[in-house]
Amino acid sequence: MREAVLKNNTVLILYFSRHGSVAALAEKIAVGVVAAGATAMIRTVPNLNPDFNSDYPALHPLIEKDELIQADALALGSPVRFGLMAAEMKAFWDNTSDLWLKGQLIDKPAGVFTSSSSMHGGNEATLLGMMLPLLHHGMVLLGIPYEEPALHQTQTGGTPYGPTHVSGSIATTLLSAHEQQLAISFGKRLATIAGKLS
Ligand SMILES: Cc1cc2nc3c(=O)[nH]c(=O)nc-3n(C[C@H](O)[C@H](O)[C@H](O)COP(=O)(O)O)c2cc1C
Repeated sequence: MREAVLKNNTVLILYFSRHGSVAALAEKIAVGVVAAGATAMIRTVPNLNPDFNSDYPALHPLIEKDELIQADALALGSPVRFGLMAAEMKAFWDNTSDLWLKGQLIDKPAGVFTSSSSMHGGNEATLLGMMLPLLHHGMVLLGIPYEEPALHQTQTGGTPYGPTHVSGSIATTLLSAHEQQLAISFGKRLATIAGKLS
C-alpha cells in the first residue's frame, strides 16, 4: 500500500463462483481492502444454470443494486467460461441500464479478477471483457502496477489487468503465494484510490 486511505470507504467485492476459486480470490482481495483501512462488502449473484451442481456453498449474500450505487469502489470477479465472464455475471450487468441512465457509477474506481483451469485458457481475455461494461458505466479502471514484485515472479496466476488464479484440472481453490499476494495488493490499491477520489 502506498498511502493510507483518507476515510473508511467501502469496497464492494462482487463475484460469481461455482467451485470456490473466484470466491477464494474475493476473500484475499477483502484482506487487502481491510488492511488499507476500508470496509470490504462481499456479495455474489444468483446461479442461472438449472443443471447447477456446485460443490461450493455460497457464503456471501446476493447483491442488491443499491449496494453497487453506495459502494466507493468495485472489484468484480467471475470464472472464465470459454474465454468470457460467466453468464450469471453478465446477466447482472444486463440488468443495470437504470443505473447507466442515471450515471450512478460514473467515476467509481473498479477492477476485475478471474480464475481459469488452464494457464492460457483465456483469463486475460476474460478480464479485458469484464472491463467493458464497467467502462460503459463510466467507472475508473485499476489493475496491478508492476512495482508489485509478485507480478514479475509469478509462475501461476496474477496479471497487470487484475488478480487471477489458475485452478488446474482438479480445480483446486488453493491460491499460490503469488496469487494471494497480488489479490491482497489489488484490494489495497482499490481501497487507497477510493479514499483519494472520495
Ligand atoms: C462452461 C465452462 C467453461 C469454461 N471455460 C474455460 C476456459 O475457457 N478456459 C479455462 O481455462 N477454464 C475454463 N473453465 C474452467 C473454470 O474457469 C475454472 O475451473 C475456474 O477456476 C472455476 O472457478 P470457480 O471455482 O470460482 O467456479 C470453464 C468451466 C466451465 C464450467
